[in-house]
Amino acid sequence: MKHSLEKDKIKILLLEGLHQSSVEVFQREGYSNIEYHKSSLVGNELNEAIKDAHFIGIRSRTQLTSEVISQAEKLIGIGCFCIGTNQVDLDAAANAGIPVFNAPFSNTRSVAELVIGEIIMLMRGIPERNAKAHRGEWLKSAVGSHEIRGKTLGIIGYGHIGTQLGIMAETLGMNVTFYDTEDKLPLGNAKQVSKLPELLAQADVVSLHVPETAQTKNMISTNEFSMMKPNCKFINASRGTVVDIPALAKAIESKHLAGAAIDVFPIEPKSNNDEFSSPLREFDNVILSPHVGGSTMEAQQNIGIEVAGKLVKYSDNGSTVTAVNFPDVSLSSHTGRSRLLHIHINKPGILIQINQAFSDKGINIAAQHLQTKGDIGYVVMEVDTIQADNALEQLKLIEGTIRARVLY
Ligand SMILES: NC(=O)c1ccc[n+]([C@@H]2O[C@H](COP(=O)([O-])OP(=O)(O)OC[C@H]3O[C@@H](n4cnc5c(N)ncnc54)[C@H](O)[C@@H]3O)[C@@H](O)[C@H]2O)c1
Ligand SMILES: O=C(O)[C@H](O)COP(=O)(O)O
Repeated sequence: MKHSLEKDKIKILLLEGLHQSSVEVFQREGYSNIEYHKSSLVGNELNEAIKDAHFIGIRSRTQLTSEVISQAEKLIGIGCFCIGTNQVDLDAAANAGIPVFNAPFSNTRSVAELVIGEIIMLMRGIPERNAKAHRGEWLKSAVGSHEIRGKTLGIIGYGHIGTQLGIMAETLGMNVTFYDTEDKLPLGNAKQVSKLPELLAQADVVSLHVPETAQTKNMISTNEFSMMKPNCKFINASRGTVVDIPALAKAIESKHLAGAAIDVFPIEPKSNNDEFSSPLREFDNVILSPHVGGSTMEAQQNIGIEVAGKLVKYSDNGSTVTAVNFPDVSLSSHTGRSRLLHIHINKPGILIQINQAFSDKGINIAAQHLQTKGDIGYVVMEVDTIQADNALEQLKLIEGTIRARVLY
């Protein structure tokens, strides 16, 4: 397939040490202009690297703010090689005509497995015993140690991870209660409660699996900790902003909570060379992990293939299936004709303008599809290749055009 830009001129910027599987997908599909970085970039370094990139691949650390996106004049697509997309200003990307893709399921299992392990460790008081043993202390005692069988796990956010965690916990004999803002089909014997305090009052272990949104910011704070049962264990492997960390530190210090496992933090070190600061560092009964819930070789390999595949597909044929901020268009590959992709402000009259302009220039439209989402409209058209360049020129003149490109 020939693009308006040759494939070797299409710059793919990959940050945060993406799995090699992503590079292999791009190379296999003919994309050789790949700039690969092991860590995240910030400030001028990021602006410099992104300014001539056509695609960027990141994980959860790189912040693609509206300012950064506005520097990226050539950017066609963004791939979040993870689940969360809160690190990208999705509206700014959409308004610039840039679809954002992610891997909504590929690390679900990894997170759920880690949380299961943490539930068992916390219920047995292992973090504290482990820390003491490292210091030469011997804490052999059953006090505060419990089987998880028959205990209640309270899951906040019953989505992909929450449901998988619930099923695994049930197979280990736990009772599962969940709270979600949406009505969800309970899997297994799980029970949904309608109010968060109801869950907090019942659970022996509370585990958070909500996205970062304005509504989830500090959703677990002093009040919520006080509603948890004495000796409750608390787990957060969702996003750092969801928990008020000083309030958690107080709940641990006062021994109201018997332990916690925290994988995500409001401020995380930018690289493995930077120091990790947190008031939780002083507590032996808190498991601290460096945002590795989804960091398994299996998950990273699958994510690399999945998200690189979505970016390649968008580049090669215009498909935006599962884009999180964009009209969702599923397209087969095209042969014998050229395909035009037109991204515009979603307002009345765009199709009429396009059809009129093409008619005036004698350009025959062989196929046409329009999909809209929010402020963005996306038209895909096919024309005879001999008329493709002229058609692209006409599209660029349409009032309300954000971006247009042609696939020959
Ligand atoms: N630690 C890690 O490495 C890691 C790995 C993967 C995902 N995550 C985080 O976990 C989050 C959850 O992942 P997922 O795949 O299960 O997402 P998901 O979208 O499938 O599920 C999220 C659930 O939370 C619910 N929800 C949203 N707002 C809520 C609120 N205010 N109160 C209660 N419920 C609410 C939603 O309705 C949904 O059911 C992701 O957004 C990501 O930030 C972290
Ligand atoms: O959103 C996610 O999938 C997780 O937070 C994992 O992010 P990471 O790829 O930066 O580890």
